[in-house]
Amino acid sequence: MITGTGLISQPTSVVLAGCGNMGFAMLRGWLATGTLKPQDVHVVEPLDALLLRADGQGVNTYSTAAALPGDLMPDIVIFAVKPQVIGDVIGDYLRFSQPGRGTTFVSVAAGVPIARFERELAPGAPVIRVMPNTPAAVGEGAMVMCANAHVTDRQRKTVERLMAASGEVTEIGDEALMDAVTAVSGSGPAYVFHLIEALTEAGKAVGLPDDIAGRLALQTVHGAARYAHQSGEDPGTLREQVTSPNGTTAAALGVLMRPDGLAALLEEAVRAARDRAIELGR
Ligand SMILES: NC(=O)c1ccc[n+]([C@@H]2O[C@H](COP(=O)([O-])OP(=O)(O)OC[C@H]3O[C@@H](n4cnc5c(N)ncnc54)[C@H](OP(=O)(O)O)[C@@H]3O)[C@@H](O)[C@H]2O)c1
Ligand code: PRO
Repeated sequence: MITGTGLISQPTSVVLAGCGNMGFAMLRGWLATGTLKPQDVHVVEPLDALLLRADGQGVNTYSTAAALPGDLMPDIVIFAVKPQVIGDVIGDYLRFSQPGRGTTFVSVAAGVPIARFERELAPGAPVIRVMPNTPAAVGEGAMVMCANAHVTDRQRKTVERLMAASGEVTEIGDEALMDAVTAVSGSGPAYVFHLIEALTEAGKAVGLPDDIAGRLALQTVHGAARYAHQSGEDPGTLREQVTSPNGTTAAALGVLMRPDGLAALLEEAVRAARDRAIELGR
């Protein structure tokens, strides 16, 4: 696992195909840390509003791949489009996969296997599948990457450093785990945002004003996550430290930790996400 700003020493040129929620989150992370220079980033995005948003970051923008400069030799092409359209998009970047180009292909699409890219790009194309998450926008992402056999050490390091600029990177060799990763850390921020929403609503239900309930819920999740990260203690120990015998927390955990409580619900949710990733890859 590597973390940090992961500054790339050589100028690295990147084509980002798709600049929606995930593409833009990564872009913000790379530019904010100075990992990439705006002039080295080429964003392809068909939606005008999103293209304008990317343009506001000072990067080069194009509404179609056909508009990319003919002499462009990107080090990395990143696919950040929906899995459902990936089949229509890969072919637009085929020219960068011709032998000798040295371009690494990165996909963040949930469920889509490396083999799909290997089938549609030129033989021997280096492909890295990455599962990022949106906290990448503030340098707090959790990224997992898995490379095919054609990726050189240098290419792997460059992509690893690019991803590390947006958070913590773990590399795995077993691609079959990527769907489980997607279900835990790719989708995971949504579970935590929902926890903040639910805790806010619960606070309101017991009489707190809306703004105070929202602030307390957000800061509690932020503070607890940061404390868990920095203290080095396991979450179970930290939970016990909050739980006075026969006190208020014990009363709440009696509800949350019953057999059909939060753990069972989360397992069901993660299984549903993992299964959907598998479906998307078919
Ligand atoms: N959002 C997350 O938290 C997250 C986390 C991890 C991984 N991912 C993965 O990241 C990918 C993008 O997800 P997202 O949430 O960012 O989706 P999104 O917000 O819909 O962004 C994708 C963008 O790509 C555009 N697009 C469509 N065809 C294109 C083309 N030919 N060239 C360039 N851009 C094109 C889409 O435009 P249209 O809307 O007009 O099609 C859209 O604006 C997905 O594969 C997803 O599985 C997302
Ligand atoms: N967002 C994408 C989805 O919901 C992939 C992980 C997070 O499919």
